[in-house]
Amino acid sequence: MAPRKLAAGNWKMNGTLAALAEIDRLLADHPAPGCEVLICPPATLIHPMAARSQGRIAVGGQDCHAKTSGAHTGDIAAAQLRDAGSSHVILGHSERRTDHAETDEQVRAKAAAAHEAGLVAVICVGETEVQRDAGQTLDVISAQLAGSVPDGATAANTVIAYEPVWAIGTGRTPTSDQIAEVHALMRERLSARLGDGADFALLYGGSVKPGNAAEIFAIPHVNGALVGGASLKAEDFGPIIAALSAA
Ligand SMILES: O=C[C@H](O)COP(=O)(O)O
Repeated sequence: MAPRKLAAGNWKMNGTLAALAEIDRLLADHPAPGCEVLICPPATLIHPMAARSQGRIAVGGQDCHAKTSGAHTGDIAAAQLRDAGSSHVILGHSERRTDHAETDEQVRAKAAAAHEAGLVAVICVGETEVQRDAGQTLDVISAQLAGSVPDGATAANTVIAYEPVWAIGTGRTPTSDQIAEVHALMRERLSARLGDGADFALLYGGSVKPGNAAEIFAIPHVNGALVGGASLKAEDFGPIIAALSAA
């Protein structure tokens, strides 16, 4: 099985009901994309987006709790995301690792909870600029993968997104060689640890735009993208979907 191709959008803390018009535009402009398309909106939009897209675009959460229920004000359980219409959940995004001090161990527990609820976990890893400048990138990625990916991960229930922290929302991207180096390492580590590691979809994320998408999708072991800002508008996300479809 070859890794599936996935164009994933992370709307972060952006969008109200009016933004669902972008879903209508995407569906109209790309009625039969040659890749999977996923959008992870704020939790308030999961159910209406799932209803609006009628299964033609997958919908996901941006975080879940490791527990199934209980006294955790403000949190969402994986089964609740699923109940609202999610098929995926982003976990361990660097903004959550920073804003909420999430550790690899917590991300691993959340991913196991997501799997238990039948969700695909999109697990994020990535080095800071200080770590890259210190030559620690491969060690950081290796440690995050080892710590954040649960033993029950398979190519069917897990996607890995490499997102250099310094490339997120900055307009800066690594060179193709830098992305290739990290993606080759991730493929090797997943294959060494998990039976179907060669089949995992590996996404790149960090300032992916219509203008650089084709070049990024040509890099070995890049099976798609996790897109932030450029996923908010159909006129930007559409060309990225088209570039991945053609890759
Ligand atoms: O999850 C998405 C990433 O943080 C990338 O965001 P960006 O495309 O706005 O740089």
